[in-house]
Amino acid sequence: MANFPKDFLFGVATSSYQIEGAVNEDGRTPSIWDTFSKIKGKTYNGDTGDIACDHYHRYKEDIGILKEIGVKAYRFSIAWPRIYPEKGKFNQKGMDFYKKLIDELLKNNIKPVATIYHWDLPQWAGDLGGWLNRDSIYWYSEYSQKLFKEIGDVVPMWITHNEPWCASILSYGIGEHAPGHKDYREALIAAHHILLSHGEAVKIFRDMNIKESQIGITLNLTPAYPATEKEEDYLAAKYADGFSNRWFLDPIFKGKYPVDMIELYKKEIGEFDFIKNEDLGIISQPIDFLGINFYSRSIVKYDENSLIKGEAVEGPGKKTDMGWEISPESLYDLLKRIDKEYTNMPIYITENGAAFKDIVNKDEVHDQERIEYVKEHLKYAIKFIEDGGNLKGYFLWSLLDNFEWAYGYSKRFGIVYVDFETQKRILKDSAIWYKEVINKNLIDN
Ligand SMILES: OC[C@@H]1[C@@H](O)[C@H](O)[C@@H](O)c2nc(CNc3ccccc3)cn21
Repeated sequence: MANFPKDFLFGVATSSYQIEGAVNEDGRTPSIWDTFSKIKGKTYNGDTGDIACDHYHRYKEDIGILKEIGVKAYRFSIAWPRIYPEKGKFNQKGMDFYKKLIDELLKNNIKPVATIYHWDLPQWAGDLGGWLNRDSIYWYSEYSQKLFKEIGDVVPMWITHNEPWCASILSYGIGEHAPGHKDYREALIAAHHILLSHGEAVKIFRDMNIKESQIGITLNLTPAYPATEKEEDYLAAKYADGFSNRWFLDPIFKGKYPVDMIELYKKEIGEFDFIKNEDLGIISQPIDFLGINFYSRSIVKYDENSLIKGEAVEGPGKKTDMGWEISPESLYDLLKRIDKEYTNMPIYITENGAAFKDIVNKDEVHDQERIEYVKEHLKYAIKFIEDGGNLKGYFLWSLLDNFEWAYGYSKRFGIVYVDFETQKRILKDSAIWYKEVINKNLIDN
């Protein structure tokens, strides 16, 4: 048996484009994901977020499920295209949806945790170059300042960005996510502007002196391990760590980009002329907490021909339906590393969870694999806390089965099953198990 601290914050997480639907309602205009998902071949089966979980209309029912499970907090994201459907034009109806959502959460004694940006950039911004345009910093500042003014007094935890790595590298470099570009210089320019917009939003938040509220950022961090004891594989692991982790951790916590990665990238992308003198000082504005999204680790072997001198090799552990190795001990390694090398400010695991092939049988879903995945990761979370680690909460990804980006509806991460034909919700065994963990504040072995 392993106990959590009495004030440990148990939650679940979702994001706007993945659950809301209602893409043309109350003044919302398209995001880059509305556009991208309609391009043939970009998403599994041509799936889009047009309807998703119809959460825009069913939010009261879904908050009722949160209450039933007993979560203490709910991490959701705000759809920028509902708030500013056109450049510079605020949409009160879009804001009113989130005010109603937050009111319903507070009525049920659930702490709202708002992610300002979870990848659904308004298409009007995309048309102006998106995150490649340094003006994106000003568009984002206007957006975040309006949110702080409208709901700053009822949202105790703000997350500026969800996974800058995905919003830049995966989206402008690898091309798997919207807008689907494959240009590594673009990816680093986008990453820089996203980080800069984070710093500017933190400055605005501080200047507004919003009481009883904290601000942070969520990074997806993937510990990298060498495939063998060969020196070249250790080098490959170092570069993989720079690619996934240090490129974002260092500017935020050390006020500089990692030199080894700058040297490595310079050959490919040329000069870093998009970085202005004052930028790193803005990016490294002090924050109140770090959000970490952890799912798995990477194992790498040296590869002379790859940009980052390495390629991933399959790990020995069991895999989830995403093909990601289940490696809960790597979460512990990661947390210890962050604590030792970066910060001992409060950390929240803002996403952790797994996709498995769920089968409905007489309105039940026996997802024991998901229970085991979450249980093992929570055990290592407790181990870190028992070491003195400043881990303050855990948000399970996700509340509902939802639109899994390029995988569409083919991958189910929810602890609540969604029948997308009928929109019926069915609590999986994992939801019942999580309810018990929260209620008892401990993990049974
Ligand atoms: O893939 C599951 C979730 C996804 O639904 C969330 O919107 C997103 O925040 C999220 N991030 C990761 C981890 N990072 C990642 C790495 C490669 C591709 C996609 C996501 C997993 N997830």
